[in-house]
Amino acid sequence: MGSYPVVLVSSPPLADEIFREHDVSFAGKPESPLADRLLFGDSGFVTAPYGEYWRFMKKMCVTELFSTRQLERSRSVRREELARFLRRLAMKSQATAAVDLRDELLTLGNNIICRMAMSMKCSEEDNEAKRYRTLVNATRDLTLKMLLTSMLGPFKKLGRFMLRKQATEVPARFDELLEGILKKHEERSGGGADDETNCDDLMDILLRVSKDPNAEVNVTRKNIKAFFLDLFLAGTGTTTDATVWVMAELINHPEVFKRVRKEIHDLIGSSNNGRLVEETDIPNLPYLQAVVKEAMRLHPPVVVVPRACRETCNVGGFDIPKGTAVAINVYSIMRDPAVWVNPDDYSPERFLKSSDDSGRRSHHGGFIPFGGGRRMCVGSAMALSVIHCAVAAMVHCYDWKLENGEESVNMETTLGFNMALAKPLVCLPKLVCAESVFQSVEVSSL
Ligand code: HEM
Repeated sequence: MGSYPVVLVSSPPLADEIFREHDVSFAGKPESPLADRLLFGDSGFVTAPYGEYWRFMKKMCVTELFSTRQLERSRSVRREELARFLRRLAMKSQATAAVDLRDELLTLGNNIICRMAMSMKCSEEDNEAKRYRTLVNATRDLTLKMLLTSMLGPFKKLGRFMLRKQATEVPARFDELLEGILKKHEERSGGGADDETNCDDLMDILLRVSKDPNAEVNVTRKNIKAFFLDLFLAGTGTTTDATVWVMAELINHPEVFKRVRKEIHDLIGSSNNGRLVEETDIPNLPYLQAVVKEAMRLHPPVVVVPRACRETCNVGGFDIPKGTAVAINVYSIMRDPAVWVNPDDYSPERFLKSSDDSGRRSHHGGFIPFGGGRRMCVGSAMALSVIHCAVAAMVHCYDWKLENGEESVNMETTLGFNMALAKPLVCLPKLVCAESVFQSVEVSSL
């Protein structure tokens, strides 16, 4: 890749071997090819080397944000945000106005993460959600450009020079935003961030750790900002893109759409006398789950998982020297004909246990949209809750037509870190359920 040697792993059994047998050896992250690591230098979590700092932050994520107990506690936040999202769609439906689905879903995802991790709401009035959205998009755009620039060999200095304005402005804007949130948290806890009683979110906890000279790990203010930025960058775009892909496939396959709606009606009642789908309903909606899995298999938001080999080891008969960068090719693995029958076909049925023609030759490996091993995505459970509930609610409450009058969605993809639709999915939602389904959900004022 550019001037960096990388071993590309496209075979399901070899990826499986890396994630299971050599998990610790491959728990490293490659040196970033971006010369001056974007934004907060090398203080981040996603790119942190496997070691004490990464283990501590992982523990924080697992216990304070994404544990089953914490996810149950924050369920009402996600339900409220989903109802708010459905209300915004209802207004569009009333006005026969078009919706850019990605924008609306990004607002939903940003609001959920802001509220869960920082007890902060993005106000619709002052366009805070839009500010986040713009910044997250600008950061992703800049990161991609810098990565491409780093591959230009002798011209990379020129490329960097051309990006210098953007590379100064975007980090400064994010820094300002996160510094403001940190200050609010400090004011709330009396300036010292050391009042246990006020400790109600992850940002409070990390601020306390950063001020504790006896803390098990040294966490700096820069680390905290980098960590929250990582959560945004790793969590919002991916979840949004995955949901957009599920909806694009459903619009292109009306018979599948109808079957998902029927499954929902059978479980929670028809559109007129039903209620809003709950996270606890998901285990009882197997076809919906299959539909989400199939869209994630065909269109994984993260197409390549970057890892680094921490010690020389042998994988599938190949010696991989210590320090080698490894790219696990999620896209190819999830379309490998050795694992999947007609791998390029859309067939949610392949994920149904009862299916005669399972559409899947092997149940070992081959489905890795969240990576694997100890560096597997920490937000996968939450992402799946949000995707399932958002899709179920959109199918239950609305009919969907494309704004341009076309019958099917153009499935061309973008080149970037995340696999996304090249053209925005702009739709006309038509309300088909009683508004009480989502209006009855109590929504706190912003
Ligand atoms: C559909 C949605 C998502 C997809 C497809 C996805 C995918 C991934 C993948 C492939 C990785 C790399 C795993 C590996 O190296 O094996 C990853 C890592 C990560 N993801 Fe996600 N992710 C999603 C949602 C989220 C959410 C909602 C969050 C948090 C709010 C999140 C936070 C992270 C973090 C912090 C890491 C780094 C973990 C580490 O290095 O230990 N992701 N994700």
